[in-house]
Amino acid sequence: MAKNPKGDALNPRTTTYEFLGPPGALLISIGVPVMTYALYFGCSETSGGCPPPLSLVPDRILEAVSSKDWWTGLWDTEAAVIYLAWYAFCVVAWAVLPGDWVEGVQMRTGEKKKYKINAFSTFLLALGVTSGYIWRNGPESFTFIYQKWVGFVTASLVMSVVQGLVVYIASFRQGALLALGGNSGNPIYDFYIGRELNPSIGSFDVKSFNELRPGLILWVLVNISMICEQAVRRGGLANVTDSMWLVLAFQTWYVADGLYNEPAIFTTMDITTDGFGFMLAVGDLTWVPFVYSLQARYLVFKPMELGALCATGILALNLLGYYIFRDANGEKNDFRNGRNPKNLQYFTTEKGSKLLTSGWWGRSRHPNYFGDILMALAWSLPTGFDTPITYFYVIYFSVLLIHRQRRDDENCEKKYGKDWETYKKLVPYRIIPYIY
Ligand SMILES: NC(=O)C1=CN([C@@H]2O[C@H](COP(=O)(O)OP(=O)(O)OC[C@H]3O[C@@H](n4cnc5c(N)ncnc54)[C@H](OP(=O)(O)O)[C@@H]3O)[C@@H](O)[C@H]2O)C=CC1
Ligand SMILES: CC(C)=CCC[C@@H](C)[C@H]1CC=C2C3=C(CC[C@@]21C)[C@@]1(C)CC[C@H](O)C(C)(C)[C@@H]1CC3
Repeated sequence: MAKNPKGDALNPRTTTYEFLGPPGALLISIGVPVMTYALYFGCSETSGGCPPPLSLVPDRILEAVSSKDWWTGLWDTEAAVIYLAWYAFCVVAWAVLPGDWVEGVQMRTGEKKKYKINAFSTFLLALGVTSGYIWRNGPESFTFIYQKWVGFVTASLVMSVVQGLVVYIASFRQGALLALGGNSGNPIYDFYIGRELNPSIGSFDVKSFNELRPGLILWVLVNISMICEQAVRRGGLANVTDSMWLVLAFQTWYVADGLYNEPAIFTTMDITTDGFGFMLAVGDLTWVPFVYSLQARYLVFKPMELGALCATGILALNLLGYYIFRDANGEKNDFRNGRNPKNLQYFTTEKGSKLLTSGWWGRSRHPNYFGDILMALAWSLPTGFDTPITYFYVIYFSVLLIHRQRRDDENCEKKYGKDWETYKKLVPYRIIPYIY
C-alpha cells in the first residue's frame, strides 16, 4: 500500500476488485498474449491444421521447448519496423488530418475533455494508400502480414507492454485524475486495469486514440492481407471465395461504423469509467487485430464456397445484428447528448440523470450487446463447421459481454442507487429480450 491508504478527495482508494483481483489480473495479463500465440499455433497451416492432428502436438511442443532459442522465432525485426511505422502513421494522421473538436461527457472533476474527430478520415486514408499499393504492385505485395504473422503479434505485444508501463508510471505524477476502479494500491492490479482515467500528451488522448485507430483499422488491413494471400494462391482476386469476401465486408463495415460514429465511444464504459492500462492496451493493439481476424486467416488455407443461399442467410443474420446494435447505440447516444428524436419514455433519477425505459433500452438493459453477439455469429458461420476454433470469437465475445454487462450493472447500481433497482424492475432482461 502507498503512503496514503485512503487516497485523497480527488482520487479515493479503490476498495473492491474486479476480475478476481490481482491473481485474476496477472492471469489475464499473461493469458492474453499466450492465447494470441496459441490461436495461431493451434490453427495454422505451418503447425499442421486447425487444430493440428493430436499426434503432432506433443512432438511440436517438445521441439519448441528443447530448442534453446525458440523464442527468437517470435521476433521479426522487419515486422516490428513496419508495425512501428503503422503506429506512427496513425499518430501523424491524427495530428494533420482536419477534424472537429468534440466534448466528451462530464468527468467527476466537472470538466469535459475535448477529442479530435478524424478516425474515419484516417481509415479512408489508410484504405486509399493500401488499395493504391496493391493496385500498383499486385496482391502478392500485400501478403506480408500473413507471412510475418507471429512477428507482427510480438511487435504489437511489445507496444502494449511499453504503453501499459509508461501510463502506469506516469499516473503517479501530481494532479493525475485516476479511475475510481484503478487506484487499489496493488501494482499488478492497477497496471492491468488502468490507473489513470485519461492519460494524455497535450491534447492527444491515449485511450480513445488506441481504442479506435491503430488496432481497429489494422484489423481491416490484416483481413485485406488475407484476401491477397488467398488471391495469390487461387490465381487472382476474381477467384477469392464468397466466404472470404463476406468476412471482409462484415468486419470492414463494423469497423467503418465504429469510426464513423466516433463521438459515440465517449459515452461507453471504457472511456467514461475505466482507466487506460495493460488490459485496454493489449485488447486494442493485439487482441483486436490478431484475434478478431482469425476467420479470415483460416479461410486462406481452408477456402470455402458458400453459395448464394447460405451467403444470403448469413448476410441476413449480420444485418439483423447490425440493425439492433446501431439502433440501440444511436438511441442512447442521442439521449445522452440531449436529443430524443423518437420521443422515447424515460425516468429521471435522483442524481438528475435520465434513463430510457422504452425503445431498445426498454427491452433489455444492454440491447446493443445482443446485436453485437448476432454479428459475431455471422462472422464465424462463413468458416463452416470443420473446426470449433473459428467460433472462438463468438464464445469469447459472449463471455466478455456477459461479464461486461454485470460490471456495468454494478457500476450503475453504485451510481444510481435505488433508482437502478427501479429500472431493473422495469427492464428485467440483461441482454436478450425475454430470454436473458
Ligand atoms: N467488438 C468488441 O470487442 C466490443 C464491442 N463493444 C460494444 O461497444 C459498445 C459500447 O458498450 P459499453 O461501453 O459496454 O456500454 P454501453 O454503450 O452499453 O453503455 C453503458 C452505459 O449506458 C448508460 N445507460 C445504461 N442504461 C441506460 C438507459 N436505460 N438509458 C440511458 N443510458 C443508459 C449507463 O451510463 P450513464 O448512465 O452514466 O450514461 C451505462 O453505464 C456496445 O455496443 C458493445 O456491444 C463492447 C466491448 C467489446
Ligand atoms: C482480452 C482483453 C484484454 C479484452 C479487452 C477488451 C477489448 C478487446 C474491447 C473492450 C472494448 C472494446 C470496444 C471495441 C473493440 C474491442 C474493445 C477494445 C470497439 C472499438 C469495436 C467497434 C465498436 O463500434 C465500438 C466503437 C462500439 C467498440 C467500443 C468498445
